[in-house]
Amino acid sequence: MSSNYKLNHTDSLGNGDANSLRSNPENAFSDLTSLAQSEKAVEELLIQQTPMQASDDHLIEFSEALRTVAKALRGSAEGKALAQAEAAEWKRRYELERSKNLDLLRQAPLNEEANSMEMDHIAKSPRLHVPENGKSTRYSLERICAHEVLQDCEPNSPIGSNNKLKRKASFKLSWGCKGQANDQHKKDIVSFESGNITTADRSSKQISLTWETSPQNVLIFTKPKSTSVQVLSVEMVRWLREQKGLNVYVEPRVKAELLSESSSFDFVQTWEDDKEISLLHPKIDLVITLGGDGTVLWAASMFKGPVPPIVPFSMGSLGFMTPFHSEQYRECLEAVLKGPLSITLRHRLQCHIIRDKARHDYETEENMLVLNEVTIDRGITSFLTNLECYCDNSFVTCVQGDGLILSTTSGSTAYSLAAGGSMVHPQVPGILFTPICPHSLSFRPLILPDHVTVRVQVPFNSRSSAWVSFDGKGRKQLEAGDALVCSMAPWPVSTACQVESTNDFLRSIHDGLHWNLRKTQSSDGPRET
Ligand SMILES: NC(=O)c1ccc[n+]([C@@H]2O[C@H](COP(=O)([O-])OP(=O)(O)OC[C@H]3O[C@@H](n4cnc5c(N)ncnc54)[C@H](O)[C@@H]3O)[C@@H](O)[C@H]2O)c1
Ligand SMILES: Nc1ncnc2c1ncn2[C@@H]1O[C@H](COP(=O)(O)OP(=O)(O)OP(=O)(O)O)[C@@H](O)[C@H]1O
Repeated sequence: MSSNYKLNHTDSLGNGDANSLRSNPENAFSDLTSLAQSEKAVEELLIQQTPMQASDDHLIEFSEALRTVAKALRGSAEGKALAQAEAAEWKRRYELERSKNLDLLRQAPLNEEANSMEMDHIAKSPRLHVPENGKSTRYSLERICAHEVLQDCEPNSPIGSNNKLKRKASFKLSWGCKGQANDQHKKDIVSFESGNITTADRSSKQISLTWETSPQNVLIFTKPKSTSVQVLSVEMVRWLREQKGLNVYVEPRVKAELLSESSSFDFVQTWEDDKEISLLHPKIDLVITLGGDGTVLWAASMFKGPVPPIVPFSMGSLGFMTPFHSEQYRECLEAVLKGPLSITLRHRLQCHIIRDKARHDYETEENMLVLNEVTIDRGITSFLTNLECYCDNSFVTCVQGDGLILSTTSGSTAYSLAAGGSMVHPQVPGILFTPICPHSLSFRPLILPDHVTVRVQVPFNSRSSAWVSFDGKGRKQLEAGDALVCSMAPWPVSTACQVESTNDFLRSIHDGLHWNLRKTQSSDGPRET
């Protein structure tokens, strides 16, 4: 049984449904039909004109080019049809709500007494549902905004045409997360009194974790091939067992290292089969990492769902996510095990590849979760990447350059920073959209809100394929027509803070990057008079 803990502030995280991107619109459009016909005509033409001689390379090339064009045209018509269907659906809903609202207003009695009673009633019931402008229907169809009509005039003033001007529309805002039909990830983010919007909650609040029962099972990840890490892990495992009476889990490699040190380490638990890793989360109360940021990334990658709190000890050269000093591990761990502890809730991105050749939804690849970033680049080819990017089905841009980084805010100090992206506090929810060496003068990096779904597609006319990597690992090729879909994952990684998240973040950019280090100008010189 793992221990329980309580967070005094929780964040709201969305969950995207990438598959729904492929869903067809209900309405069939005539241009799709005509395209299908013209595609068929091209096919027929090709059959007639297919060279009988295999040596006729030019004709073969030409016929392949025509097929590619036909495929691309079909893709764009499908996209258009999807957008039109979505627009039509919003228009339909808007008209429906508008006519309902007009009906209610027409029924309003003209005399003052009746009017005030009616208005009192109306104020309590939602009237006009404002559609989620620009939002995809893939999201929860719950409205985010419902207007109510309020009587907001002087109590004794006569009801007349002037009063219409004094009416104030009130509204209600509620928060619906992507693809969430239930209330699990719901949270009120704003309060509203008489039409005034006030933010009620901010996800970048400092979060602290309090143990409700003491942690008992600790999992340690260590950077491989490091003598200093190996020496510390031997010492720490012994201390956790003998002084704290904890159950210790390590990776199979580390168990072998410990046993080679002494057979007394046979109490240490591990796993043999990679499949057992998926069962770790229910058992583990706390994760300790000994290494650099790469070890924290490695530890997070072991958890494909929820992640236990991580206590990262710095044994690398940089350490943006590793605030604890290994020399003081006993004091640090005493404090962490006792609690409460400040944590940085680090968002992760979930990434999903959709293959053009996949004909069925079940032919999808495993979701990948990244703590730093997902990179789509040109790999070893010397060709320019050509990536079409969409945000919630709105076209963003076409990346022509070395590639694109979709980064979390935790990853903002890693590859994205090297590519010119901003550094962002890790608890700011958002997705960084950072190009790598774009071949244009005006391509500035973007920061997108956390609720969006980004789709990056290799167009059919691309000269080369692209390559995706997840936190710098697990490269996969994207062929023409393939797409990467990326959105905020519902499972963040909580890392323990040395002080608190803002202090730790600022310390890491000062110490790690020497951010804005400059000699202070001396006061000895001319002054403003
Ligand atoms: N040009 C670049 O800056 C560049 C190129 C490739 C990869 N990377 C980064 O390396 C990461 C993989 O790290 P690794 O340790 O497994 O590989 P690695 O051993 O090659 O180390 C890469 C470096 O990036 C640092 N780093 C990792 N995450 C960081 C973060 N969130 N903030 C600041 N620095 C961070 C590490 O401390 C390390 O010094 C990737 O996720 C990517 O962000 C950076
Ligand atoms: N338990 C592990 N098993 C396998 N590989 C690991 C493990 N922990 C870390 N790594 C890999 O080892 C590499 C180096 O790790 P890490 O970044 O932690 O150390 P470092 O390079 O010394 O740190 P820094 O870059 O700050 O100097 C990374 O690529 C990481 O993915």
